[in-house]
Amino acid sequence: MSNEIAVHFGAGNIGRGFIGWLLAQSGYQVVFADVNDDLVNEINEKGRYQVILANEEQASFWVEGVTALHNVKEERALIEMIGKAAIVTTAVGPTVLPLLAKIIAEGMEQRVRSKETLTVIACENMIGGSTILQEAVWPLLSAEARLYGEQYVTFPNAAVDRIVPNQVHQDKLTVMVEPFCEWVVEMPQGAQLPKVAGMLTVANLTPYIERKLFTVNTGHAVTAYLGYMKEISSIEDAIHNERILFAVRSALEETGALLEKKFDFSHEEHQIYIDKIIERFKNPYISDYVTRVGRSPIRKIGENDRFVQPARQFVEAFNETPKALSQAIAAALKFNDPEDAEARQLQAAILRDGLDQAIEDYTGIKPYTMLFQRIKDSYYSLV
Ligand SMILES: NC(=O)C1=CN([C@@H]2O[C@H](COP(=O)(O)OP(=O)(O)OC[C@H]3O[C@@H](n4cnc5c(N)ncnc54)[C@H](O)[C@@H]3O)[C@@H](O)[C@H]2O)C=CC1
Ligand SMILES: O=P(O)(O)OC[C@H]1O[C@](O)(CO)[C@@H](O)[C@@H]1O
Repeated sequence: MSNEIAVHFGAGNIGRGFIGWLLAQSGYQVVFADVNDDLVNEINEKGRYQVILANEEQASFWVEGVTALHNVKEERALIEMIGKAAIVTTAVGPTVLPLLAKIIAEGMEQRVRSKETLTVIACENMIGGSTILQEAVWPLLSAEARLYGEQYVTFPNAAVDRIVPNQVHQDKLTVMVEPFCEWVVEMPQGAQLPKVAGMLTVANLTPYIERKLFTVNTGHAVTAYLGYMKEISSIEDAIHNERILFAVRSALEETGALLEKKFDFSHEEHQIYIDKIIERFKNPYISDYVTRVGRSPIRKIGENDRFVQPARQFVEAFNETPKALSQAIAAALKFNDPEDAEARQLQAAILRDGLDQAIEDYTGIKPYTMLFQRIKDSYYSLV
């Protein structure tokens, strides 16, 4: 058991329900950092929270001895905490992630005279999150801190998989999570990672992150966007709709064909993986909304994310245009949840600049390609 400090940015669903829980179980003194006053106060008042598993038994666990700091209001204390931590993790969302660079850089400045190692892991739904964070931190460091960083600080990339839906509990800190979870971290060559129970280390993360992002996240997002189009509000109802289920399976067959070819996965094993994931979407103990799972459509139709990245790789691998993924991108382009800032921005761009320009601007797909044409055709034929 460790008795060291773990600073975790983002005391939200994944922060409390997954990463913070594992860190606390591993004996770290967990310090959450967040910008939400209520959350920070509540954590400090109670010092513990409950995690409930979303299954028939609904077993619950207390996560004890946690504290929190406000990123902005308690910046100094947080910098000092990073100065003493063994591990810093994040679950704030890919667009917020680079904003943490300044405070992490200042935390590293505190450590320049020490020989203590620090591991910084971005636990976000994205490829290369920790590297992106490191690239944002590095230019902010003094020469001395860079030297320290090169020797003692690692930013290993990670894949995190656990569905933690919208939370509705009397106690604001209680969090219900699906029983399944997977946290895979790429072990940097020659470096050692702090021990965290339930964290799997691998030499090469690419097969893990691509399998997860292009299956769990692709499938979930297709369910959300097609559900939203059909005015279905819950993920559970959406995935039970036959047409949606067919579209999800079709998209996962396309990404599956790519993953099997690229990573030499066995077809049978990958089919089992897909089936398990669809069962996870159907979990009757999870109440989740299509608007949460579909949130931030601009990010989701970005070049490196769950639709466009596998669609492009599919074209390259098979010299064919993926039909179901094109339809998924078209459905994402139609997501017009008025509560979602990115959805509003995307819809405004389509109205202002036209569909062609919006596809090119947000997906990076060029107009003369078959993929572009197929997304457009799907957009007009999807009802
Ligand atoms: N919820 C889920 O099922 C899964 C989420 N993820 C990923 O985990 C990350 C977090 O997602 P959720 O926990 O669902 O979101 P969430 O919205 O529940 O939590 C995010 C937390 O970050 C905080 N935050 C925002 N800006 C911040 C800042 N500058 N500094 C510190 N904290 C800040 C928010 O106040 C919030 O408490 C995302 O990248 C998501 O893609 C990955 C796998 C599953
Ligand atoms: O968090 P993102 O990237 O917006 O994706 C939405 C959802 O996808 C999942 O990771 C799994 O499909 C969620 O539970 C997650 O919050």
